Amino acid sequence: MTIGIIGGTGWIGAALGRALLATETVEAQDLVILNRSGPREDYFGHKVQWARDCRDLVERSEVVVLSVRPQDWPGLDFAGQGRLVLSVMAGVPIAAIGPRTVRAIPNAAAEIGASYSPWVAGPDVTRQDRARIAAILSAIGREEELTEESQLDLMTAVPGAGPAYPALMAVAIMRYLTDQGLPRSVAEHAAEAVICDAARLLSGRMAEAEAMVQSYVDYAGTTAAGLLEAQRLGFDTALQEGFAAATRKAASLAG
Ligand SMILES: NC(=O)C1=CN([C@@H]2O[C@H](COP(=O)(O)OP(=O)(O)OC[C@H]3O[C@@H](n4cnc5c(N)ncnc54)[C@H](O)[C@@H]3O)[C@@H](O)[C@H]2O)C=CC1
Ligand SMILES: O=C(O)[C@@H]1CCC=N1
Repeated sequence: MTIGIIGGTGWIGAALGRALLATETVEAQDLVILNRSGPREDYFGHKVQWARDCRDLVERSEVVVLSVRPQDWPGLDFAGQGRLVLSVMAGVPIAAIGPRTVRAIPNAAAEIGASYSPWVAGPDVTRQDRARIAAILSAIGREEELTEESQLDLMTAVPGAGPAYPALMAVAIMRYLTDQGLPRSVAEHAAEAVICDAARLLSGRMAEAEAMVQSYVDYAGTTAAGLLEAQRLGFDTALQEGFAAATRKAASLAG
């Protein structure tokens, strides 16, 4: 299978290109890259094809990945020519791209093969196309087909943000601890313990998240005092409003 990535040196496009090569989902000679800055001799240790423009890339590719920013889409001289298209663009609807399009929303954990990439297929996407898309997205983590394109704005707002909200919480943890006089290095260790290590207790057990919070509240110790005060001051409300603002922004990208 030949795969072309438009935006193949960007954040997501490069993570995907590198993962496709590392997992041997595609051979280097079957990977075609297009970006704005031009060809590079080395693409993650491989010699790949470089396209001159969109038309050249589409002609050389069985599957075309669209990984430019939504604001660059209107200016892109793109015609799918009946190819299977995988778009990771936030907000750009299938109808604007073509009927044999799959829209997926990965996240930055694609860099470490840990993305969650929900996707929705357009009307002309076949069973074989679906299998190809699943294989491509599996290179960067877990994939899941959804039924409604409207669900993708929610996926863009929440899992699409990847590590952003955990990073925000890490910043809050570190600011609190350093404000109390702890060295920055200790604050970093403490934030990592909470955000990266302790959170692994939830891995594969998300159905138990509410029970986990409740168990701390019922314990009635120090954590309960903190959780209840944070909730009283609007911790949950602030996140709900943040997610809603991100969802509105995703919906507005369609223009
Ligand atoms: N960064 C993220 O965490 C996520 C991004 N997305 C979506 O992925 C898409 C790509 O985003 P990023 O990788 O973050 O952006 P980026 O800015 O890092 O990469 C965009 C790439 O597009 C290329 N490009 C732009 N205009 C071009 C043109 N006319 N011809 C050829 N190449 C062109 C640039 O050279 C660059 O390589 C966006 O549509 C975004 O909504 C989706 C989920 C998560
Ligand atoms: O923040 C963004 O706009 C990108 C696109 C979807 C998630 N992250």
